Amino acid sequence: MLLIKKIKKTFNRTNVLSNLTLEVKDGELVHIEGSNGSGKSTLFKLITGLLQPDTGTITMDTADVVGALIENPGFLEFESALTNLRFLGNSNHRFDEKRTTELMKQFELDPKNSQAVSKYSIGMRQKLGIIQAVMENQNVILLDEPTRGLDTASIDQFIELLQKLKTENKIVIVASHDHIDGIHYDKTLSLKNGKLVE
Ligand SMILES: Nc1ncnc2c1ncn2[C@@H]1O[C@H](COP(=O)(O)OP(=O)(O)OP(=O)(O)O)[C@@H](O)[C@H]1O
Repeated sequence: MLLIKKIKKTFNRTNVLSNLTLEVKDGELVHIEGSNGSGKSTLFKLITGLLQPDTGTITMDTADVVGALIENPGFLEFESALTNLRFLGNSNHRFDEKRTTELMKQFELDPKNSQAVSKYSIGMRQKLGIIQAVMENQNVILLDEPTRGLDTASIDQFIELLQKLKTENKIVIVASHDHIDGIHYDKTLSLKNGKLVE
């Protein structure tokens, strides 16, 4: 379970998150909707530990591993997709070649493609960003604007992935500024004035 209790985050006296509370149970798929600048990325950075809250607490189970797609993920531009994913997975000692190549095939990326990532389209890079967030069997998954740049077939592949993650009992939080057709969330919350409202 992920439990966020009364967190506050201020940047240069601007209050971005104030008294934000959220509880997500294992197997829940949650949508956080919010306009540009409402604080979605900030919330995700706090959950991953990239940022620290001014006050409040974020707790999860000790064995939980967070996977995240936040903003534009960085890659080794002159290496292939699989080399990049292997590099990221090996850095955490959690690389699972079988799961990773299956995910690539599910998103119609060829694991044998030796083309450098610098030559990839925006949508192809986005798919790599999604894959790296789930390929290590992470169980708290944060996806910021995951369908950005994806065509309709790829969005369908993404929806299939969300269904699979649910059967694996993962916590998944999708942040986006708009509604994505075809995704059935357990809960949709709006991020407004630093708080989550139903
Ligand atoms: N490191 C930082 N220093 C100062 N201000 C910041 C920092 N990070 C974010 N902010 C500010 O916090 C607010 C929320 O930003 P954030 O990126 O979390 O919004 P968002 O909801 O993810 O927006 P978008 O949908 O445009 O990606 C913005 O006003 C932004 O300028």
